[in-house]
Amino acid sequence: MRLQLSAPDDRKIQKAIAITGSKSETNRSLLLQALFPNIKIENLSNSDDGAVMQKGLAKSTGEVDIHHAGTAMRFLTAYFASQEGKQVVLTGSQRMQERPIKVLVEALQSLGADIQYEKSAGYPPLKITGRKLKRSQVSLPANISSQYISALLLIAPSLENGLELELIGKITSVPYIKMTLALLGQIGVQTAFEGNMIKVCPKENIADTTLVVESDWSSASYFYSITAMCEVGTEIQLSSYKQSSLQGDSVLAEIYKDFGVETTFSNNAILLKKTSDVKSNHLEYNLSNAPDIAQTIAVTCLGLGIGCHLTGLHTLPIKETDRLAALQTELGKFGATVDIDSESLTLQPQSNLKGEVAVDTYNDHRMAMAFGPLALKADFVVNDAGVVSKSYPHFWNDLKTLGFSISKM
Ligand SMILES: O=C(O)C1=C[C@@H](OP(=O)(O)O)[C@@H](O)[C@H](O)C1
Ligand SMILES: C=C(OP(=O)(O)O)C(=O)O
Repeated sequence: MRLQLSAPDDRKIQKAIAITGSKSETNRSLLLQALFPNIKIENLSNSDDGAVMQKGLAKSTGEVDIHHAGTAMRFLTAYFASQEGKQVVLTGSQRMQERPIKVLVEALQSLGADIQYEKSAGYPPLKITGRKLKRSQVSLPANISSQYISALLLIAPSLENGLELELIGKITSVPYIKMTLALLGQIGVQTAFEGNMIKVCPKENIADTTLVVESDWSSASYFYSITAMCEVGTEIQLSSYKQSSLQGDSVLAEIYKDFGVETTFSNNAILLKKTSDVKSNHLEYNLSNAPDIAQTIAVTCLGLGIGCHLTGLHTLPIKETDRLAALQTELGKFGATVDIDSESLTLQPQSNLKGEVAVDTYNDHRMAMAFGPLALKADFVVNDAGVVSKSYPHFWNDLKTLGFSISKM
């Protein structure tokens, strides 16, 4: 699907949008529910990634295809490895078969798991024959993806002796690890995270518990970007959010103050208000705790004609696409000067955007969604715009609700 995007007639938007549950919280909660069926979940994500996780958990044999969903790939690897009597081939999209999983496979193997590579060593697809995992101590590198750590933590309470993890090297995407531990806490599992050690106690049964998933903060980022690019006086309300979030991307409320966007929390909603113009012509952020909002911030800066230096982006090359390379190419189509290295991106201030651009999306939902708000500054085309369904199937409809003109080509 190719979409032609144009700005709303009124750049002082006053609208409310309801966003569904966080895909990160959803996929964790679903796995915990598979281990402890007396868990109930509210406000599930309606994303493709949530759907493939649910489908995957329902299977015991045969092929399980999780498409592009990194969390489903990593969490289900740990799940199936620990389930005696289940045997699956866990696979995904072409890109998923290029996203590394060796660190997790080796950690699980050292706990006693039977996992074999079906094609290339270190990458999906994996043939997993579930077993009772008897060992309870493992060390693993923590600087590649926090999802490997969360995967182990999620199955940890179901292991005979729980789990003790030693994290080696600099720990990346830490809030996602804390989210996993917080959800374990909500179902009554005891955990401790001190320095580079994490301990999870075993738990056979839990009390009946309802996990209420907060809406997705990464999805909210696109509305922060829109608010930042709109006129002072713009107000966009998003539900359902809370001030004490488990999601690291809630740092948006702080970061977007620099762009003149104030956030107020009330009645399970946030109100984003454009209260002033952007305060600087160059901004710097280390996003190692919030890698999924890097694309959003880079595009906001382009739209506002300011420069930025974003660091802590070492995980971006192994996500849905190489996001650093993709950003350089696509920002460049609008005339921007962008330098990248293995962990950072620098954008020079750019006052006029080039016209007649078609943005490519590389099977990456966040490439499509991060560029969407830029229609406030220039008309352009988005190729393969349906990719948004990975995390936010209603994204383009919600932009229409805000008054954007969006037509199929
Ligand atoms: O655990 C999670 O839910 C996630 C962790 C992050 O991945 P990395 O730890 O690989 O950076 C993030 O980018 C991803 O979208 C979701
Ligand atoms: C990186 C992402 O997802 P995953 O790693 O779960 O595929 C994302 O949603 O930005």
